[in-house]
Amino acid sequence: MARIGIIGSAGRMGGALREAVAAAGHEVSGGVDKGGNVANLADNSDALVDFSAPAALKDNLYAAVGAGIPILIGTTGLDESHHAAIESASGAIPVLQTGNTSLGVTLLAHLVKEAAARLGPDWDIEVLEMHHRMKVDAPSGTALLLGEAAAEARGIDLAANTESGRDGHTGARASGAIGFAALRGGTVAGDHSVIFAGEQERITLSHSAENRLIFANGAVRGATWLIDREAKRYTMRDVLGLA
Ligand SMILES: NC(=O)C1=CN([C@@H]2O[C@H](COP(=O)(O)OP(=O)(O)OC[C@H]3O[C@@H](n4cnc5c(N)ncnc54)[C@H](OP(=O)(O)O)[C@@H]3O)[C@@H](O)[C@H]2O)C=CC1
Ligand SMILES: O=C(O)C1=N[C@H](C(=O)O)C[C@H](O)C1
Repeated sequence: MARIGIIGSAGRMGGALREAVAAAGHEVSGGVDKGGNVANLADNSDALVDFSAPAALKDNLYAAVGAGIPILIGTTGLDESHHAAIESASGAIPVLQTGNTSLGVTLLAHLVKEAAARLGPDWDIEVLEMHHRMKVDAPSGTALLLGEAAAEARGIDLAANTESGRDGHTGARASGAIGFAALRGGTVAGDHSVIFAGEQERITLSHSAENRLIFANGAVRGATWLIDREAKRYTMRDVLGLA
């Protein structure tokens, strides 16, 4: 039985995570939200799971390193400075960061990588996502993860080849670009499609999340898998043996 500390515990994912931790036979050691004492939570946990906000990330990593325990980061909307902090912390503790903890999306990313590698560069890649009206970041962490899988397969840098937020007179699509489009509305837990558009044909690989428990179950699996691993940066692909 592992003691899991939840960062963002009063949030939508925090609630799902409590349910998933109990269902898996583990224990919630406690939870924090804005202004909470994360160092104290870390001292009483075997692993931390963070579904909160980017602004909390550095303190969360610091607390995990201080307590010498692993941390799974599911929070999205991270920038380069957050990724640098994750790299640095992963020299001291196991850190798993991912835009999507579900089994289905982890497999989808694997399939996207395979498709992007096999289809020539004349197949345009577009990532389409839809989420609930409360989501604050775009493109979603999952959309970026899927775009990254395609970029990796093509040997290109994602940031340098991204087209997103098209509006007005945009000009033609840049050759080799990976496009992103984000829809927001209602209570959608998370829909993602990667469209490969070729000459006179299209392939679409999709995933639909029907509720947040799929993310929470994956997070519990990932966090418990991290306990006693060597200090390193991991992904859900490592957890599922797809790396
Ligand atoms: N990787 C994945 O599989 C998934 C990732 N996510 C991501 O997880 C994050 C949370 O999503 P969701 O639960 O829907 O969001 P919510 O807004 O419902 O919950 C966020 C929680 O984090 C808390 N919080 C905000 N700032 C801090 C802080 N500085 N320190 C500690 N806690 C803080 C909030 O508390 P307060 O109200 O006090 O501000 C709130 O309880 C998002 O980034 C989302 O994109 C979501 C689903 C799956
Ligand atoms: O904010 C959400 O809700 C979700 N966020 C993650 C993302 O940004 O991809 C994962 C999931 O799609 C739900």
